[in-house]
Amino acid sequence: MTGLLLEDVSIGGLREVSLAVPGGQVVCLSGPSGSGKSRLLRAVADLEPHGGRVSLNGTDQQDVPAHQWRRQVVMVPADSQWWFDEVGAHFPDTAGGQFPAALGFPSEVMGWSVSRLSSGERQRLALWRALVLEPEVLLLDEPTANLDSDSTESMEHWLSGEIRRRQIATLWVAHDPAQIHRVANAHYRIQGAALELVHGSD
Ligand SMILES: Nc1ncnc2c1ncn2[C@@H]1O[C@H](COP(=O)(O)OP(=O)(O)OP(=O)(O)O)[C@@H](O)[C@H]1O
Repeated sequence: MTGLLLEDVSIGGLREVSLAVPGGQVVCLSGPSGSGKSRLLRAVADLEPHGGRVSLNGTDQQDVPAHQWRRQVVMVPADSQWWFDEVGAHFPDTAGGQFPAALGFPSEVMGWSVSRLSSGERQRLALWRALVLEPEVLLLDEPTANLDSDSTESMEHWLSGEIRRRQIATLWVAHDPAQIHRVANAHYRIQGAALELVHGSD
């Protein structure tokens, strides 16, 4: 199939997790704190060893060098990492000119110092930084956790549109049932060691 496929993936307490994420669709993942949502995303990004098979458009993760896999399968962790002093140093030169208004920044943001960014500003910029890499797969770990309700809905709207337009297969960790209802094509909840399908296709 095209898109992201997990077959019998095991990591930490999670056992034999299988799910499919077609291009352009959002599969939400929820579950109690500590149940293994972030670790599962890290396994899909080839950041942690795991059992089972992960493939993208039929190509097995194990057959692709990790750095190459992570150019296509991009994870946005809950606490994004920033390496340089200036925001713009984390983006290709062309990114500033295409900066989406929906993110709510003035055009000078590329010249801002990273240290002045609020947690919500970091989160919004981390999402844009991931999108400019033109990924096939996005792994989003609570991408609106630091945003107020108005910003959350406008980010959701923008992000969902980008995911559809760019046909990105997206695994989105979320807690809020209302958000899951708004963005998800399918929703799985972690129950103990397994995933339970809450709604969407099997
Ligand atoms: N590298 C690791 N080795 C062993 N255990 C780990 C490792 N990383 C995380 N854990 C443990 O695995 C469990 C799942 O962690 P994970 O971060 O995936 O939870 P989560 O479902 O994302 O939780 P939250 O909703 O609180 O972010 C936790 O008990 C955590 O302490």
